[in-house]
Amino acid sequence: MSKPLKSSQAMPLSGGVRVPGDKSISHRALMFGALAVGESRIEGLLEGDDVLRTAAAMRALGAEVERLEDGSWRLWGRGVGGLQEPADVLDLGNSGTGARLMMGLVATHPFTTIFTGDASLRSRPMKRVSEPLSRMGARFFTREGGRLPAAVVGTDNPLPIVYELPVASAQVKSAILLAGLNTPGITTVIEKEATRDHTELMLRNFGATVDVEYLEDGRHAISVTGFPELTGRHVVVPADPSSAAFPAVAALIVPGSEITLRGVGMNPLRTGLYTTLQEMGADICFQDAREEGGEPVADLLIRASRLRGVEVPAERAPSMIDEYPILAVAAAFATGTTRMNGLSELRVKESDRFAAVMRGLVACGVKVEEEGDTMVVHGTGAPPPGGGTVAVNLDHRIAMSFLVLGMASGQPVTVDDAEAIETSFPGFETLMNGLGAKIETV
Ligand SMILES: O=C(O)C1=C[C@@H](OP(=O)(O)O)[C@@H](O)[C@H](O)C1
Ligand SMILES: C=C(OP(=O)(O)O)C(=O)O
Repeated sequence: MSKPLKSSQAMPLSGGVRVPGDKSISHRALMFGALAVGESRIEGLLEGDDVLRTAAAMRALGAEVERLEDGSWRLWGRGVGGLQEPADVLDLGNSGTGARLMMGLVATHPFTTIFTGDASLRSRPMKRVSEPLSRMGARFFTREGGRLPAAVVGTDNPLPIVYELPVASAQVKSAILLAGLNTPGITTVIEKEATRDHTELMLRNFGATVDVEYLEDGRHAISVTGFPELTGRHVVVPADPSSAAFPAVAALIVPGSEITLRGVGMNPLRTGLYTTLQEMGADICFQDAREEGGEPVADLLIRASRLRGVEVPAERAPSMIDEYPILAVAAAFATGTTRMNGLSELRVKESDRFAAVMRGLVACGVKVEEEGDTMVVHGTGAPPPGGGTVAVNLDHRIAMSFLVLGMASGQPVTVDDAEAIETSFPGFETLMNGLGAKIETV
């Protein structure tokens, strides 16, 4: 059953809200809690479908995982190397992060795990993880083109590797580092461009030795030492900056808006969107900057702003990779041209986001151009006509981005199936309508 939603012109947005917990950090907290000795507690876990599937998978791999009455989560881990063979297929739903990180986890456990997911996840490339994990000794049996479903036959004799990432991907980096936990010696990943470092930060917090060496040519080498004793921890999950991006851009484009987003994660490897919006002239104040659970957070005060087009450098892509769809929406309201460079990875997300954004913007009367891996959006400074119906193709960020566009465009915007929003932002419609949006079932 699909769930079409329509978004019409909003009232000026006002109020203060906290968006759900960070998806990247939530997955990792569950995985590391499952590998730690003793009890871990997680506060603020994202209870979206992607993360709930990781919780179920950790249970299937032998950890105790339960949600307590106060909304926090309790885990009782198995210790590094202590996972057990799951009795059934692990279905990771829509989640690339869940699938790829878990492939790393099981690659160095001597048993077989079978992975699958929804139609979106089954179409995504997995060779980027199976290739390095095979070098460590695991065997992979995948569908044509290295796609899921896949069986991973873990090795009982893992080899540490030194691996240079061919694509900037925190998921690939993390899969290798997690495989390295149950591997003798030192496993090293070399990155050309820094990607989100939640794995490194949280692994250290659980007791692992993770070293980062900055090489002379700008690359850096991240090493994990095998067989650490991880011990249970208390993890506090910040609000997800990638989810906060939707109400943030909505407040910028709906005239007269002023909202506060509380406790938003401000890890510098995640904040490229906010830097870009400020360059476009956005009025965003970062208030009460503090640390929560080992990650920087702040409250964001955001007021409606006149935006101007900018050039977004390719080097910034890793720090805002999931935010291009909503940035493209902001660009459609700006005066002048916005050029977003280095977007090749957008083509292998939950859907081909490059194509989906271009199609959606055209359907809403926005002038766009494709120049290789550069997306060009021409804003006129006036609200775009809107009126389009956008195909979501199981991609939550496409659904949310175009619902935000409809909040300030001439005519309402419809998305054909908003169900996917549950993967990362449960309660999106209610939260946005609470701020002043008019998002309704068609
Ligand atoms: O490590 C992570 O938690 C993530 C890494 C990114 O993917 P890639 O590693 O494929 O760039 C991002 O798009 C995804 O939403 C979450
Ligand atoms: C790309 C995303 O997630 P994943 O790769 O985990 O499916 C996302 O949330 O935008």
